[in-house]
Amino acid sequence: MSAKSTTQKKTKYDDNDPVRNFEKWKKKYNKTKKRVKSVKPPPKKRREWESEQDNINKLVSKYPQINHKDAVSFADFPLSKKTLKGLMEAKYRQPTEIQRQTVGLALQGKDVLGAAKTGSGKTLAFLIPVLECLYRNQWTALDGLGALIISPTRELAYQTFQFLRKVGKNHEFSAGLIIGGKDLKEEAEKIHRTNIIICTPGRLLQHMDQTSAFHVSDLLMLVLDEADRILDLGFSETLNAIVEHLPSQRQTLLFSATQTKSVKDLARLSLNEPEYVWVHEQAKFSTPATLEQSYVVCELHQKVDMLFSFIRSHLTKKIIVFFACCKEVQYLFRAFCRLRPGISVLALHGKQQQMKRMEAYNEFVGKKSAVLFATDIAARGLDFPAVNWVLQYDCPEDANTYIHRVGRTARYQEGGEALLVLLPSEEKAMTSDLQDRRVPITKIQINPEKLVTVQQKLEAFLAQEMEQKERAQRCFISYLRSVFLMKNKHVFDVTQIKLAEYAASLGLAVAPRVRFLNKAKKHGPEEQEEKEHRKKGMVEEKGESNDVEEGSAEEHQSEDEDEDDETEDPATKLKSLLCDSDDDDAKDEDDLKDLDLLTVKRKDVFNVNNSQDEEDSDLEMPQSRRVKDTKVKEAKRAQKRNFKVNSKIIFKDDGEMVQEWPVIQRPVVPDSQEEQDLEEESGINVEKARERLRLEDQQYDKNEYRRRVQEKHREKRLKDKAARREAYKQKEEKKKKPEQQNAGDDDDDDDDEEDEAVAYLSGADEEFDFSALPDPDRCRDSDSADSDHEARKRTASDHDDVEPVRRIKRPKHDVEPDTESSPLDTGLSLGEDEELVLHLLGQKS
Ligand SMILES: Nc1ncnc2c1ncn2[C@@H]1O[C@H](COP(=O)(O)OP(=O)(O)OP(=O)(O)O)[C@@H](O)[C@H]1O
Repeated sequence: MSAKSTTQKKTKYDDNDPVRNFEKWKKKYNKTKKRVKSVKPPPKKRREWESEQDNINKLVSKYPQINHKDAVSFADFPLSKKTLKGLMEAKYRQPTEIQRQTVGLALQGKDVLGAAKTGSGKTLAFLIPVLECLYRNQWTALDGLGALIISPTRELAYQTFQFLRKVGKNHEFSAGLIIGGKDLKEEAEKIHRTNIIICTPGRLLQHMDQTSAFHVSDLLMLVLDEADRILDLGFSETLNAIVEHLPSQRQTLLFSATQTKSVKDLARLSLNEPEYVWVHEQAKFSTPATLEQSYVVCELHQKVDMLFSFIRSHLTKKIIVFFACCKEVQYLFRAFCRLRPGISVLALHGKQQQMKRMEAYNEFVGKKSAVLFATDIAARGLDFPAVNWVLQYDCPEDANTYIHRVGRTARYQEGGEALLVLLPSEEKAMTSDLQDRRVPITKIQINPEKLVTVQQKLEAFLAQEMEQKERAQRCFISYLRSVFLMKNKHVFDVTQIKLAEYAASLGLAVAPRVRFLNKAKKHGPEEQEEKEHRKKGMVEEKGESNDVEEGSAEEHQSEDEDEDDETEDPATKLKSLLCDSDDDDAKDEDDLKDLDLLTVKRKDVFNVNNSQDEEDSDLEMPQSRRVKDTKVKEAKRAQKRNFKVNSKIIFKDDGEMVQEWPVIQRPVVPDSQEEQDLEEESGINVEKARERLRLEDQQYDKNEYRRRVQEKHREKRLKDKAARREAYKQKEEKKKKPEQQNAGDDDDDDDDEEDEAVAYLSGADEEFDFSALPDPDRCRDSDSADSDHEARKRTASDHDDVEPVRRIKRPKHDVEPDTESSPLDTGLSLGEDEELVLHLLGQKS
């Protein structure tokens, strides 16, 4: 057939003149060419990063025209689609006043100092600029740290982190929560790939000093949440050290409900022409309008009864009760749990383990009605939903602390109530301080008829439980100490406290001895205050940046306790260890030691040592010497007190008493009846007794030797076991490595699910699309050919170019696929197989 057609074609062309033929062909060719030319080529598809860059340019070009007065909704700000989407999904449509006034300024790259009442939305006011800043710079995992948010407490950092996950879930940045109480190594492995870090100061500094892969040189933005707290005395040294590491070319945002105006503080941050935004500066009151505030005057010994009665009459409410110190919370929490008030009682303080802290925090967030006993670690920033009451059981150290404490209720357009309990000696000065700070508070009376007495019950508990009694004693001492160390002596006067009555109200029959009170009584409050002023003068003269006025003694006290691992420098820590750790409850018995600890932590603000020189000379002593002295002194003291070595006696089932410690040598060679009889008749046979003792010793030595050998073997077995476990762990890690290379950042997701504290913004888990993050290893490969920074960002952000990272869910236990899927051939018949299976199942159950 093909032969036929060729012949036909040939004939067709052969029929014509070749020149004509060519002309014809040429005409046709030109026509086709023209037609092809007229068709426009399809426009070249723009790559994703290019259109992203266009969007960014468009947004940035709108920045100069931002006018916060026109901004009714978030969409009126030039924000990225990803941020807007996140806001809409979290149901944030209209900005609050502080957000309206600060977001625009922050977008324009200005340093901002923002202040607004509690619960007015300051968190979002800095989170939006953080997200936008990194977006604008097309930040990727490879760029490392871009924004740093510092919070004073772990709980607040955790809360901000959750907030960021919510509104930033459409962005591809990684975010890490770096707080104390977690494995440093684990954090160190991930920190260098983290774009946004939310942290507490101490932990951050630890990483800055110890994690070699952690670089902060590219940081674009620094945020201090609760800025006045972070800038005050408690954190001053840590913050100074942190700021030293940071690049000076960065944007800084500071937010708080009680913003610092101290120029000295701000100078430490090298702010660049900061914009001050005081939203409620002209407002009539400095607390939320929806908050009802009142106070009662109550004797110290009536406070426990008052608290119990208050809780009993608010069983369906959510209440936070603030105390002056951890030990008060520890004792009263347990006491109230045993009193069974009819509502869940929870505790949150700095002496709890991290897990317990998180547990209490989360439990209180989720409860509809509960009472949370807390120290001032819960005073700032925490956004517990629907809190009805804030009860300040102990007077706050100053009006600022008062404002933050009451701010845990009546948040964002909600209502709330606050009750302050004052001692008669505190009333005048405190209420006048509050008035000066524009806090509307009215006095109310306690109805004595409604007061339920719990003293007898507490006494009964203490009689039953030695441990609880010790807690009560520590609570007693700690409270007095906190009052003694308060800065504002117009409000706090420890000499006014009636010790016996107070002790009795805690259930204690006798008031524990509080030696430092003698000193306080000797000097009197005025003298103490004078000394404090002198000391302050000295500090200022020295040019130190510790602004005593901004720093708050009580806050320091509780926060020093709460954040002890986060605020102190190593030298102070060592010193405090030498002077006895506050952590060790048993050491509280000696209140002088505690006093030592506190004077060191607070630089002896009351000069209780009575001499500057003494303290200095002590500090100058070589550390080893100090250790020796302390131990020797300790030993001598113990000797003086005539301490005896503890003995441990156990009772066997048959009632026999056996002394386990110290070990006593027992007769191991039983006497024969004959010998015993003989001895009874004729007195001691010395020869025989000697022989018996020799045998006895021999046998004892033998037994002892055997015991030691057995112990050695046991130790060896345990060591081998540990080594095997270690080897297995390493093997497992090696196995995981190739998987990590494949899974890239997905691995973080898995960790995230297990470990919230080192969690990263992640996508595969319900909230954040982390899977969109480019695989850093792949990006690095593709980047190596392209050294240009711009191109590097392009590669990382252009997801079309990067193979999507797939989330690989590893099974919890490695299962051999073959053994699981292939049927086992038993060589039996089906019926016999069934019988065998049933038999095996029967055995298992
Ligand atoms: N634009 C908004 N629209 C609706 N709700 C908002 C908005 N901004 C913030 N909120 C809500 O207001 C509450 C308080 O916000 P936030 O914790 O940021 O207050 P704050 O000013 O930081 O308080 P504090 O001074 O106590 O730290 C939160 O529950 C938050 O979800």
